[in-house]
Amino acid sequence: MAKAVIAGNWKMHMTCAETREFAAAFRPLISDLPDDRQVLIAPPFTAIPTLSRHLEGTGVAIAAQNVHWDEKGAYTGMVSAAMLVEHGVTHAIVGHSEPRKYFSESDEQINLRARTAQKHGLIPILCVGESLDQRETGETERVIHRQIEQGLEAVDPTRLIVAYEPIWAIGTGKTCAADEANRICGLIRGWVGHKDVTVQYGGSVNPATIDDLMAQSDIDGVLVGGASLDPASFARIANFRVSATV
Ligand SMILES: O=C(CO)COP(=O)(O)O
Repeated sequence: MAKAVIAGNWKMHMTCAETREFAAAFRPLISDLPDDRQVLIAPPFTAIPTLSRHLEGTGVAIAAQNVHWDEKGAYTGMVSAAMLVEHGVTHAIVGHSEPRKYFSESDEQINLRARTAQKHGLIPILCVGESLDQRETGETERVIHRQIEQGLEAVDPTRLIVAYEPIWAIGTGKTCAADEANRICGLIRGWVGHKDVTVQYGGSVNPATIDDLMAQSDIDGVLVGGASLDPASFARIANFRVSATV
């Protein structure tokens, strides 16, 4: 059985000083994690060295929030895969709905990012998900299918995580109902075409919803925004309880 993957995406939060405080509080709370799960945190680029130093020995892996598709060059403000690997980063989020929206990232660019990440040994975490409008007009499945098909062209499905993040659930406090999240994660698994691919759910995951989400058959982990900024909340999520009936 592959490990569950519990990932935190800090977005544009956390200075280095705040990162040190987080790590000091978080460390003791995850000292007894069962070994059926992997914890990842994606801090801002500037906090990567601080976080990896202060969580050394805990088993928590470090992810990047994005990665450029080219090896190097005149791309002001961007960070390459080799630069991330040099800092011990093992995973890279690609295709999050925020850069899709604010920086007009296309499926083609996202695909190139995922391919470059894999070329450098990073595991891409491809985010997919529909807007409220798309859900209400019955386009959810078509939109996600397209994001998967275009985003994963020539990507190795054995070194990949896909995160289902419905846009309407991100930062809104409206976690998608666990059975519906499970249904979409199951569809994603089929579209990826590799039954062992890790499929996460993301969108307002919190300590109150985590156990129910992780009890679902097709949800292999979560991608957590807001609740990953608080050491106690994120530790409770990482320490999710597996229900006895599952
Ligand atoms: O976008 C997300 C993680 O990538 C989810 O964010 P929230 O958990 O704050 O809804």
